Amino acid sequence: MIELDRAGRSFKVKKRIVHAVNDLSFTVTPGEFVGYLGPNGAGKSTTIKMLCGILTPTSGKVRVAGLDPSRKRTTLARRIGVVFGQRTTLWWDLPLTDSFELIRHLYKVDRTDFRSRLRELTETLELGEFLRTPVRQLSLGQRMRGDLAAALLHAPDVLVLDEPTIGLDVVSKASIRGFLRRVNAEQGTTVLLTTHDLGDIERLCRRVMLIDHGRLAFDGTLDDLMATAPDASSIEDVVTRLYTGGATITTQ
Ligand SMILES: Nc1ncnc2c1ncn2[C@@H]1O[C@H](COP(=O)(O)OP(=O)(O)OP(=O)(O)O)[C@@H](O)[C@H]1O
Repeated sequence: MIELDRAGRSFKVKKRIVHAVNDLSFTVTPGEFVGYLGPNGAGKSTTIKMLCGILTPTSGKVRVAGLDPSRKRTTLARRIGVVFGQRTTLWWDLPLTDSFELIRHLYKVDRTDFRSRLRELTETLELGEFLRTPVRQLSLGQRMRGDLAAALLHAPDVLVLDEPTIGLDVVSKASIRGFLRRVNAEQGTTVLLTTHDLGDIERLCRRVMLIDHGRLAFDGTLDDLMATAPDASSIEDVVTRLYTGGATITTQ
């Protein structure tokens, strides 16, 4: 469903070349729920932007649902849903329901399918109370639920999430995690999740990939991840050691 083959993306910054993503190869198969970890500046957002076609790789190959994202961005838009936790894709001054209607038009979603999906998403994400509220008046947790609904209205095969639980309280986090688990289990949606919240990883991801300095530094199960530092007491401890070079890194 997602395939990177020696993908790279560099930027020229004041005559210096920054290799944000470097020689990165991995495959995510349909239905997987994969955590994508890495320290600040590791290259996670750059990877995600290449997956959505916002950025073109400067080397190697990227494929999502068999498509080259930067060349087939419009076709891919119907197969992929994306949530950037730090930004909203909704229209700031419009009520949530109007944003959803616009998305229906943009993605050419059949009206009957749209109605039934919106009903289901409204129920599971508990959006009913604020469907008519302008996005700018929503709390962060409400807005995030709105963004998740917007990303799923066209029933994408792949969902890419960039810090979807950032800034949320424990109850909102639990509700979003429960929702994501169900979307993956019940609809078979492939999920790639970037987060700095290791609770998200522990509770949701069967597989974890870790990127550091633009390169894949670890790819394995959560148990494999914990085994990189057997004497560590928590996932925070394990990941801290990996980020600071104090654990044995292995890749699948
Ligand atoms: N448009 C750009 N121009 C120049 N450099 C960039 C650009 N985008 C990203 N970079 C650089 O590429 C590297 C990777 O950035 P990226 O945003 O992908 O990291 P990240 O893993 O998402 O970090 P964070 O966890 O802090 O969000 C950083 O060194 C960053 O400064």
